[in-house]
Amino acid sequence: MAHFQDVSKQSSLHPKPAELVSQYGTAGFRANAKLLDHIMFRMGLLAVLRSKKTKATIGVMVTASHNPEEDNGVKLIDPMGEMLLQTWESYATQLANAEQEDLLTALKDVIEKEAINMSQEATVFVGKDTRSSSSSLSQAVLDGVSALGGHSKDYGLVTTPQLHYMVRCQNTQGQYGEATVEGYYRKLCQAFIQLIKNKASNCTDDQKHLSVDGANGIGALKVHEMESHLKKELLISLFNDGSKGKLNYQCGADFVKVQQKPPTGIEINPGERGCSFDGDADRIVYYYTDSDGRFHLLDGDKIATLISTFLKELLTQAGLDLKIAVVQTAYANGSSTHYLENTMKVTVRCTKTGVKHLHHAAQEFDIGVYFEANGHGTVLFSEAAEEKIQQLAENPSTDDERKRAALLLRNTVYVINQTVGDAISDMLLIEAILAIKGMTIQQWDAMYTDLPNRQLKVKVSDRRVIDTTDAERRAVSPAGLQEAIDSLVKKYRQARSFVRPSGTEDVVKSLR
Ligand SMILES: CC(=O)N[C@H]1[C@@H](OP(=O)(O)O)O[C@H](CO)[C@@H](O)[C@@H]1O
Ligand SMILES: [Mg+2]
Repeated sequence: MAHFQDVSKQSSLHPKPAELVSQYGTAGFRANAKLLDHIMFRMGLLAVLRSKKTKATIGVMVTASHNPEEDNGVKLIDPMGEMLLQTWESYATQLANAEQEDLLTALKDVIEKEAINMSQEATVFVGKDTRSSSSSLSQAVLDGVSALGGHSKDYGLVTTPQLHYMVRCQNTQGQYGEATVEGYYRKLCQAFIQLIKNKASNCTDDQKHLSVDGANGIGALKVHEMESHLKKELLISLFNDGSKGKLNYQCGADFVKVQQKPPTGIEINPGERGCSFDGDADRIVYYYTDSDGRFHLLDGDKIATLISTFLKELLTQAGLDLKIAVVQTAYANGSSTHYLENTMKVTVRCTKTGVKHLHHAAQEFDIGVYFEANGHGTVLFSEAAEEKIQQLAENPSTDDERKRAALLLRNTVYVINQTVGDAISDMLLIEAILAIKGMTIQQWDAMYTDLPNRQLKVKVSDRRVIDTTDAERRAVSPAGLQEAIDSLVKKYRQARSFVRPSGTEDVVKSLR
């Protein structure tokens, strides 16, 4: 077939460095940008196959999120805007590692195993972050798509969650929204403005201020683009907007979470709210400094608590019987889990690190709130839950209090990007909740007190020797490791610690 000749010819322009072995990890491939050109081209090919298989548009995002500027990466997006189906991750790894002369065989192997009809049309949406390497790497993806005869649409600079959103809009024929960046701002900001109309009477205009650390990345550009849609209902001061600083360097959500200190380059007065995005704007954490100069971090666990409390209250007011659950990972602060289970009385689930795992667990409930402690998360509403909310909001015989709650729930659904964690969407939701509840960031922080914790990264010669179980909370190999951890942990009250290999960096991570 003509396409295969094109693939052979074109792939030699995107050669694989000899002996390089890569793996589709927690969130796709990540490495130094110099090692990725062949992977990008091949992910373009794979996206075409995935599109033919699903008879839907597939997304490919070029980004390395919170990693340093020198790195880059790529992740594939499935039809409903979720992460690539896990069984396809191994195809991605096989294609990435095939030697030049074996590439066609590897490709044909996927086609055969998945019984792909090669005459089916294919469409791939491509997006990229602001890294200097992203332009040429996203071109390599586009080359891969066209080599296999697929159609592509290049969205250029977008946040990761924006591209996820576009894919879902496209595959729902616009039901989820319009597949444009403008359409995204319109949907989210309209919902935000509707929500804000219900703000508490004690909520003053001062509380409209929010400082945003854009991590010198794509999120900064997009917040700036969105601002006019907010109609001055949220007044954003943007820092680390990429005009001078380096991406993720001493700033951004990962820096703030791991270091537990404010990003450089931001100015906020004591008591005022600040938040940080990561390099592709799918994570957000909040913080403030108190009058004694002490820094307080409100991470993904605090965000999940705020959102689930808000939703639970609305469900009660609306008289809707929907089951709500919170999904966390081993990194969750024990104090948050305790509060959610014992005070809030919501079901809590723990999964492995990586949004794909949390997302699937959250899908099992009417309303699934999932957040990694690092601020990556969103809320999923089942189809039935959305329908019940919609019916109640539209039913003329619903009494006033229930109607108000139903309308708030409906706009909450609209402001949320259900495809994946989204810093912009999460920020709008959090800002709306604080205004509606008339709550300051200090009051939010006081919902529960975090247990002290530290994250550590260690470089080892081969991180794969560590194998874990029980949602990564226990190490099964190497022998003796877990026993050593246990004997240290048992010296302290309410203590916990674990070790796991990272899926995005060549390090071993631990939390205690
Ligand atoms: C401790 C931590 O923050 N881990 C992050 C990080 O994965 P690692 O496998 O830990 O490198 O990157 C993932 C993708 O952004 C994110 O989902 C995950 O939570
Ligand atoms: Mg990210």
